[in-house]
Amino acid sequence: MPADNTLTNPKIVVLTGAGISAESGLKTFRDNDGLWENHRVEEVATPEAFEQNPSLVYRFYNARRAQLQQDDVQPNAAHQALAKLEQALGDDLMVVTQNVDDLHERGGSKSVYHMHGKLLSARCAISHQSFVWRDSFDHTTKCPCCHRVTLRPDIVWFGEMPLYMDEIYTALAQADIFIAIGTSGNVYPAAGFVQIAKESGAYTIEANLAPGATNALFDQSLTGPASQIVPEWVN
Ligand SMILES: CC(C)NC(=O)[C@H](Cc1c[nH]c2ccccc12)NC(=O)[C@H](CCCC/N=C(/NCCC(=O)O)S[C@H]1O[C@H](COP(=O)(O)OP(=O)(O)OC[C@H]2O[C@@H](n3cnc4c(N)ncnc43)[C@H](O)[C@@H]2O)[C@@H](O)[C@H]1O)NC(=O)OCc1ccccc1
Repeated sequence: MPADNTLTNPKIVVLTGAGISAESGLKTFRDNDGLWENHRVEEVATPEAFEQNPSLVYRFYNARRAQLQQDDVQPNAAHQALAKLEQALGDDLMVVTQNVDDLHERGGSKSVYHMHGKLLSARCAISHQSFVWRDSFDHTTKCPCCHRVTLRPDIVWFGEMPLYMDEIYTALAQADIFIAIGTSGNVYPAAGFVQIAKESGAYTIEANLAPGATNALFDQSLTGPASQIVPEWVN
C-alpha cells in the first residue's frame, strides 16, 4: 500500500489494460503486432469498418468472444486481488478497465467501469440500450426493442467517446492514489488519466511488465507480471 500510510481509507482509482488479462490467456493488443487476420486492430475497431463491412467486424468480436469463453481462460491473482481490495475499501475504490472481457467480474469485482465496452453484450445503435450477448446475434439481428435497426457490438471504437467519462473524471479529481495496471499508455483518453490524477495531487503508480509510454509521469513503478505485483501491492 502507498508510501505515506497515513491515509486510513484512501480514495483509489485503478485503471487496467490488456496486460492484467495476459496471464489469463488473452492476447494483448501489442501481441501479433496489433494485427487480427492481417487487419490493424484500429481498422476493424471503428464505426467506419462496421458501416462498410459489419460481418467482418462481427467475425472479429466473435473470435474474441470464443477466446474469452475457452475453459482455460480464467481470472488470475491480479483480478482476485482487486476484488479483495474492493471488499476492504468499498466505494473508496473505483476500478476502470479498458478491457472488454469479463475477468474482473469473474474474479469477484462487483463494480467495474468498462470505459471501452463489453464483449458479452450488444447495443441498439439508436437507444444505446445494451442486451446480453446471444450467439444467435449477427449483423442482421434487429434490436429486440425498436425492431428498427440492427444491433451493434457494445464496444467503444476508435473515434467514439468512451463510457463513464464524467464519473471517471470526478473520481480522478478526488483520488489519493491512481494506479495503472497492464496498460501501455498509447490509447487516449485513458492514457491521459495519470496527468489528471497527478494535477489533483494523487500519488501515481504504474504496475506493468515493462515501463509504458507515459511511465515518466508516474511517482512509482512496480515492474513484473500483474498476477505477482498486484497482490503484493494490495497486501
Ligand atoms: C491508437 C491511439 C493513438 N488512438 C487513440 O488514442 C484514439 C484517438 C485519439 C484521441 N485522443 C488522442 C490524443 C492523442 C492521440 C490520439 C488520440 N482514441 C480514441 O479514438 C478514443 C477511443 C479509444 C477506444 C478504442 N477502443 C478500444 N478497445 C475497444 C475495442 C476492442 O477492444 O476491440 S482501445 C483498446 O486498445 C487499447 C490497448 O491498450 P492496452 O490495454 O494498454 O494494451 P496493450 O496491448 O497496448 O499493452 C499491454 C500492456 O500490458 C503490459 N503487460 C503485458 N503482459 C503483462 C503482464 N503479465 N503483467 C503486467 N503487464 C503486462 C505490456 O507491457 C503493455 O504495456 C485499450 O484501450 C483497449 O481497450 N476515443 C476518443 O478519443 O473519442 C473522442 C474523445 C476525446 C476526448 C475525451 C473523450 C473522447
